[in-house]
Amino acid sequence: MSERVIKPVGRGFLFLDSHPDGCAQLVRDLAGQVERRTTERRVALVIGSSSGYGLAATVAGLARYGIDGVGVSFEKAPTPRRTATAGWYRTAETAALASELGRDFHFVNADAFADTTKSEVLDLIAERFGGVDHLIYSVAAPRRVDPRNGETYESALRTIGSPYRTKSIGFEDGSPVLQEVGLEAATEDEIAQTVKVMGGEDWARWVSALEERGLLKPDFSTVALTYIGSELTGPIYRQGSIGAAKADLEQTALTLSKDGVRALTSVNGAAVTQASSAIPGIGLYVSLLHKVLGERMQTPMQQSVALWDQLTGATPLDLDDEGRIRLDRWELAADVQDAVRAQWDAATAENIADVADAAWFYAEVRRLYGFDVPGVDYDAETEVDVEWPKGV
Ligand SMILES: NC(=O)c1ccc[n+]([C@@H]2O[C@H](COP(=O)([O-])OP(=O)(O)OC[C@H]3O[C@@H](n4cnc5c(N)ncnc54)[C@H](O)[C@@H]3O)[C@@H](O)[C@H]2O)c1
Repeated sequence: MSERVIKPVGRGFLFLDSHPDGCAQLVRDLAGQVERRTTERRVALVIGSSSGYGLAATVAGLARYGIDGVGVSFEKAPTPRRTATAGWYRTAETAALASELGRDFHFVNADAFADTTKSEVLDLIAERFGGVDHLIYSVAAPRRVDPRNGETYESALRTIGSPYRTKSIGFEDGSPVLQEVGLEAATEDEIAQTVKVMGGEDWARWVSALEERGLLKPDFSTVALTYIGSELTGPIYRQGSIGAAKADLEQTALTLSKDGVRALTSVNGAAVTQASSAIPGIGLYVSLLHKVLGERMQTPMQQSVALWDQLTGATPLDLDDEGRIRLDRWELAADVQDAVRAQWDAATAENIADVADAAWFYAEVRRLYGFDVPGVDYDAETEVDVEWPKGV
């Protein structure tokens, strides 16, 4: 047991410690946004369940439809010097929530890319549930070790073709500063490695592993998350190396779909997450988007509820011409994009605090670590040695 006062210490958008109570409160706040509905018992496997969209999908599934199942994520335990990662604390609270809701939901802390993790998770599914109805794949990782050839692949955030300079937002002592960031063009090898990390190969391996073990329930469906985004972020994201990986993921959906497997990608809107705040220019773009949309900006939880409603058939699938579920229509609406572009062009070092919703973005980044959460006493000592949830 170790009680400490935890303060946000770090550089840029990265903090060294996370606040257990803030992380727990955020999970409760997510659950509080969900209106309960009933359906027949469903079993879900969520890969990337501790953070961002995967966490929202897990909590939405639990609180709206009372799903059972397994969540997989890769988080760090507390050490004598540092707290656990935020995802560790959020997972502990999600498990508490699941148990209060009377659900049979398990959390595995392991590398999703490893075959050993797949075996462990599949054993658990076979033993507890006999199969799964849904697999949600929401991993965002900087690297992947392929257990089948021992290679380590690194994902690169680079352009394809020519280098590019973008405006971006940073913070100095909590005040926003407008910066310019240069992005190099990726080499062929960097593009290929990014596709290995964030493309569809590992998703496909999960689906085949479930299929080989006979763990796909009738009407099984699987969704992997993808992003399109604005013209403003196009050179960095969709037309960049990460965009090549997303195109591969979307292509994988088409090859995975067959009798007994409905594989889809879901295009989600921009959100502040640990993964997205690492991408140059995205912070500024999201801050402007929030300035333009305010409360009309669809949260990860609103999108996840919509995703579950579509997966359960409560509402029809909202697919585009390429067969992707669209949860980002609010973001890419022409009037919204026009307004964001005008603000983007107008942003200067002097007016950045007004033109962009910089204060909101800054608080959102801190909330990723459990700071700036209303109702939490940050001067009080808090227990940092929280255990990873035990199986039920
Ligand atoms: N954030 C956005 O704006 C946005 C928009 C649309 C789509 N998406 C997509 O959503 C998905 C999730 O991204 P996010 O922004 O929610 O990221 P995130 O950083 O909030 O979450 C990533 C999750 O992946 C898990 N993870 C990372 N490496 C792992 C590993 N080796 N094994 C097991 N789990 C691992 C983490 O533990 C965490 O649960 C990605 O496919 C991303 O492209 C994000």
